[in-house]
Amino acid sequence: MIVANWKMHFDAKGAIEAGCSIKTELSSAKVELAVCAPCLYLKELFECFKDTNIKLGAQNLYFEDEGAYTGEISAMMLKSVGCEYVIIGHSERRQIFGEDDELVNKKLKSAIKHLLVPILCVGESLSQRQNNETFAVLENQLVKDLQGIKESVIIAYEPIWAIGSGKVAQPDQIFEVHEFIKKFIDTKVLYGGSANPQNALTLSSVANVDGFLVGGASLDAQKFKEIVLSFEKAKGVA
Ligand SMILES: O=C[C@H](O)COP(=O)(O)O
Repeated sequence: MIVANWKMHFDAKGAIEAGCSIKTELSSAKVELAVCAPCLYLKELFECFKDTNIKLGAQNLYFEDEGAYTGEISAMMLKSVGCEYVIIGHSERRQIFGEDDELVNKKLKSAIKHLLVPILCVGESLSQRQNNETFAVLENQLVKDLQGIKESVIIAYEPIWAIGSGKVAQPDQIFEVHEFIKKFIDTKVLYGGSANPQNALTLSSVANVDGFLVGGASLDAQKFKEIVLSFEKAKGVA
């Protein structure tokens, strides 16, 4: 599975153009694809992706269904515009917006209640890796974030130091972390962090990489397509 995370990019015209380009380039892809777009553009993108294999996702939600929560968007709302996936606990939300594991857990439960498939992001900072704390950090996140949750949640391993930095994690680093996560929960584990057309084949060749969560390179349909094609080639689904 390959997921685009557009983050806070594109105006309305740009988003629809990017969605249309992805549809043109990738409507015959064999792997599962999802585009997690800014909420404003979801409804129009749903129309664009309808009758294709490209699914729609959001980048965040609030855990209550509705109420006096100015500026927030709920799982119920996302579902009503055709979302099937939602990213939860991205490190940018944890670091910039102060989301803690308790909030992430509530968000995951709300997504599941409304039949959205959550993509839970976990990962360590550079200093945590340098202090050999990677596995302790991941275990702490997984235990707290997934408390009381048995339903299927997709996990994205996103080392914070690799996000948007051009510093991609090494295959052996990814392999051992994905192995650790899969011992904790039997589910798909995606890798995220500077995945691009140049490194996609190498990263895809890591046996327990089940896909990617792609930020920057997903803004360009050609680059996104190259990542998808490399993944299909490495996994023998081309
Ligand atoms: O959600 C995506 C990740 O944060 C990776 O972003 P990036 O591909 O721009 O490094």
